[in-house]
Amino acid sequence: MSILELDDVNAYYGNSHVLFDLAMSIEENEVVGLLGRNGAGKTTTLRTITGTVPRREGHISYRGRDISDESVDSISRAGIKLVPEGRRVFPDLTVNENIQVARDTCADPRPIEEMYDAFPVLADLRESLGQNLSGGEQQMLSVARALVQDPDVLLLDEPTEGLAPVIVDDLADVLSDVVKRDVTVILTEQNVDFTLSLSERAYIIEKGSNVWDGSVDDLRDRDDLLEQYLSVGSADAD
Ligand SMILES: Nc1ncnc2c1ncn2[C@@H]1O[C@H](COP(=O)(O)OP(=O)(O)OP(=O)(O)O)[C@@H](O)[C@H]1O
Repeated sequence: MSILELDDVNAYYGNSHVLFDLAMSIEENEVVGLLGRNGAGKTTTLRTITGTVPRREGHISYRGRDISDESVDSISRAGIKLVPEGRRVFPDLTVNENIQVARDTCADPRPIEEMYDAFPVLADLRESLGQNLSGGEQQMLSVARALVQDPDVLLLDEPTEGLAPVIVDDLADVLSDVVKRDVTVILTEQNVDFTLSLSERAYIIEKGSNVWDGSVDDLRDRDDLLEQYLSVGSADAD
């Protein structure tokens, strides 16, 4: 059974129809990339899964339970955690305090030292204030804050946004260890290389609809898709 299933989901902002019959099926411990251009509906898909944007038609089920009408809190408590775009950390709290605050909101958190094992950079910075971290370090802290809550499903929204290429490589290295853990990951990105390096499978979304899904190995060879929907050629995606 899939861990997460979206069945012909339609979502709207007010009267503006944004997701059209979106269907996805995610297996436990898979790492799945959601690719698409600006405004394609990637963030809205994640927000719909977490209940922040209510779906109007269709169903979302998690471990076979229909969560379509559940509250944001209930979906979060069930184990689906979103790391939103924009690296939200508390600027006036230290790294350690940032992780501790996230732990405190959760009934059965992971040990804080596990986060420092996963993100050695953060271990060295544990007494530094959030506001003094680089963009890449803040992104690692955002992911650590979600992971310490021991999610079943981790939703990462554009983790590379605004990061310099060399930092993106560092983040990919660290996340490649993180995604090997006992966690299902859905990653939205415009950075195709980053997504292909971390994911096993991908969905391409265009104007709120699925236009393709398949293995990342297949996608690497699909110049036509990369050009049509993602504006890159396979030479860029190796
Ligand atoms: N709060 C909102 N109110 C109204 N429309 C919105 C809102 N947020 C997003 N939209 C619109 O919904 C559509 C999908 O946006 P979404 O942010 O999901 O795309 P995206 O694929 O994540 O894009 P990006 O890569 O630029 O973040 C876009 O047309 C966008 O303008």
